[in-house]
Amino acid sequence: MNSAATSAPVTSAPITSAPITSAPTTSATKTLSAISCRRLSKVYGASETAVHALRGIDLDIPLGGLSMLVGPSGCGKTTLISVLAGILDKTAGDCVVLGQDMGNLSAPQKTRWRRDQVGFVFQSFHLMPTLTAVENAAIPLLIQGVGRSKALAGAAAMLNRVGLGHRLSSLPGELSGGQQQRVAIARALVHSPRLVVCDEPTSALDHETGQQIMLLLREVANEGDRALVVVTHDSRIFEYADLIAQMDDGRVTEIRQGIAAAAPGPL
Ligand SMILES: Nc1ncnc2c1ncn2[C@@H]1O[C@H](COP(=O)(O)OP(=O)(O)OP(=O)(O)O)[C@@H](O)[C@H]1O
Repeated sequence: MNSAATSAPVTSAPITSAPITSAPTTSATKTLSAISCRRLSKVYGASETAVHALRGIDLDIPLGGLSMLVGPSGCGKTTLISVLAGILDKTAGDCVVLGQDMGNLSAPQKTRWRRDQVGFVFQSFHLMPTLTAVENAAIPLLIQGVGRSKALAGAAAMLNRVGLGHRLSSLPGELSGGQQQRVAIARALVHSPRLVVCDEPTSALDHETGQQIMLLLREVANEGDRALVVVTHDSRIFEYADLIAQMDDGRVTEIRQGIAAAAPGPL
């Protein structure tokens, strides 16, 4: 763990579900909670086969930063981001994400909320192999109903932003792992989501490429007005976090403020 990180006890203050507006980013914006969980639990299955994956999570994640969920295999990291991103339903407790009480959404509402509010980055990129880079990056806009030429233009601008403006027409199989992850990041950002969840974004990459991807995610986090939540085992990338939530056996056991929290402005 980062030696310069500071620890704080896990708090359990009551949460509110006031909507978060998209006001311009200021230092005050950074103090708003993007995510508040209280006594959040998730049980897979029932009776003797039940698996208690989350056992009363208390966690606040601020808007305008990069937060990491870390801990041993099976401690519940992927389950937690899946609940936060509206992929899985909680079993009990409270979970407010971007002002939305996740327990109050029907399945179709949750699908729409996820489509509009969340971007996803996965360990293994999850790109469509027969679509070009720009077509892959345009998918969230197309799903939202944006016209094809406008969606492709938005995707091209985002690929340019992540340093891949010269590979718009490449298929995923023609790109390196780091380039594929940049396409995935462009796809995660193209529809301007307020929450970006990244599940082991550097695990399939060599060290140098992983650092470059984290620099890119750090830049995105520095833009403010959205929350990035990164699940990782990789202690070499802890230095990019503003906040590190240590998990063990379905609980958040410690919150640390990371080094990046002290860094002023973009890297
Ligand atoms: N669909 C499922 N059905 C039953 N149990 C599950 C399911 N998904 C996860 N689990 C269990 O829930 C617990 C938490 O799993 P989870 O994948 O969230 O952990 P993790 O910390 O992300 O692990 P890893 O770092 O290995 O990916 C584990 O005991 C796992 O076996």
